[in-house]
Amino acid sequence: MAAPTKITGLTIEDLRFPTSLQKDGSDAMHKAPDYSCPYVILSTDTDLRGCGTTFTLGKGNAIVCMAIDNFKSLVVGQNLQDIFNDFSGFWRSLASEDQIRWLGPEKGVTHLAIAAIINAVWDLWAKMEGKPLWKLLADMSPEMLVSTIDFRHMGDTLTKKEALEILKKGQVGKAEREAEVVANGYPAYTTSCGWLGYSDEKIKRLATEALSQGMCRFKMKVGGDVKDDARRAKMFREIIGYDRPLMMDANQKWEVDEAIDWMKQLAEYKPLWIEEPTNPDDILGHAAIAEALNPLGIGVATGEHCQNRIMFKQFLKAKAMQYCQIDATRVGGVNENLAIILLAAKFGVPVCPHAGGVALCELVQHYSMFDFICVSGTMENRMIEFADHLHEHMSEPVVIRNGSYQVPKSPGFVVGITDKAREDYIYPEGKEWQRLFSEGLFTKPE
Ligand SMILES: C[C@H](O)[C@@H](O)CC(=O)C(=O)O
Ligand SMILES: [Mg+2]
Repeated sequence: MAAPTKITGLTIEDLRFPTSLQKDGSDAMHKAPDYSCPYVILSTDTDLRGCGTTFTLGKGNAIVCMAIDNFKSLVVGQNLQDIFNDFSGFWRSLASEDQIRWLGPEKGVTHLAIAAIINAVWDLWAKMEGKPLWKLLADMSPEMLVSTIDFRHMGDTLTKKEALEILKKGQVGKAEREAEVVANGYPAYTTSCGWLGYSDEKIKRLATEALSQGMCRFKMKVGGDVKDDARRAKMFREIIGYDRPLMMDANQKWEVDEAIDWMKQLAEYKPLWIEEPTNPDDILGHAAIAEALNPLGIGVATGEHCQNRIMFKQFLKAKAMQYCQIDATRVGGVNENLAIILLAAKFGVPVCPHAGGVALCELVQHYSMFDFICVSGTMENRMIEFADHLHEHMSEPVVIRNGSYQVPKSPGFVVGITDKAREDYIYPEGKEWQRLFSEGLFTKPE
């Protein structure tokens, strides 16, 4: 097939999955989430298409779909080679569009929208090169990689020159590390046994099953009731023992002092980290929690609601984050996540991507593999979240073997949601939604 030269169209589908029915994905703040994503398809002057998603919950999806539509005129008609030659410029043309930026800047709905579009462009690029994204990135020169990053407002902490130095250092031993990750995969941890809305029986069954399949790192949700958290943590420890890592996630539930007090009460269960203990914008609050809990061996993890590279910069500088949880679609897609991976490397903080959501596992694996091959050069203290939901709807679902993500081999980034899932779960007209409405399980929108 001839290589495409330009983007000729952008379509958006509002896909939602009824995960709230089984309380999949439930936590202290999101008690009944319906995992959802706008699904963006970029068409080109050939048959090649680029797909992109962003992660939202239920009703919020419609708003992000509208925001994506607002960017259409900046994307359709663009020459692909021009984008690749100046990707940071293209990224900035979306992130800094002078009317839309007033809604952010670089945060929230507009940034989620940009992520879907930008990731679809990377999907196209990777497909054009016939490589999965991790490999496309790993094969790029340091100069090319930094050319995709918008360094605006980062100069006090990470300059282009420093980023280049980190990446040049990462070239040493690259081939060996690539061979290693291809052979052995990248460590995963599972969240999907520990959702807050699950019964004890379900937690025990899922954790036991996960263990028997070789999974050896676990995360549980906390923040409902401290005694109940202690009881569930004990249950987890009885199943997984004390040698395997157990992480805890409060999803922003607490005040700063409350977080410290609550986690002191859970410290005997040896959590490796407490994730999102308080409001995700409270950098100094996270720093205070980290200062109080680090002596107990508990780190602070955050990032899935961290709005942009500037916030990550401050979290890292303030020692407010011991684990950097990049999210594939919260910030402005690949370009901004590259900046964050480099920032984390500068501060020596491990990147452990967030993936509890739809299609996030499929996306974030590429970042960790690239990070290992070209940036941090190590898997020590690092792991990728795995949530075992909705993979049956992905055309190239992640492969987990012996508790590790296996490298994706298909060209592209967002490998795609199946046509059947798109027909069934497009909201509200999809076949599954019609069935759920007719059975009275969900209310049909007006
Ligand atoms: C609402 C989501 O399921 C959220 O709980 C995911 C999350 O915090 C995680 O995976 O971490
Ligand atoms: Mg979380």
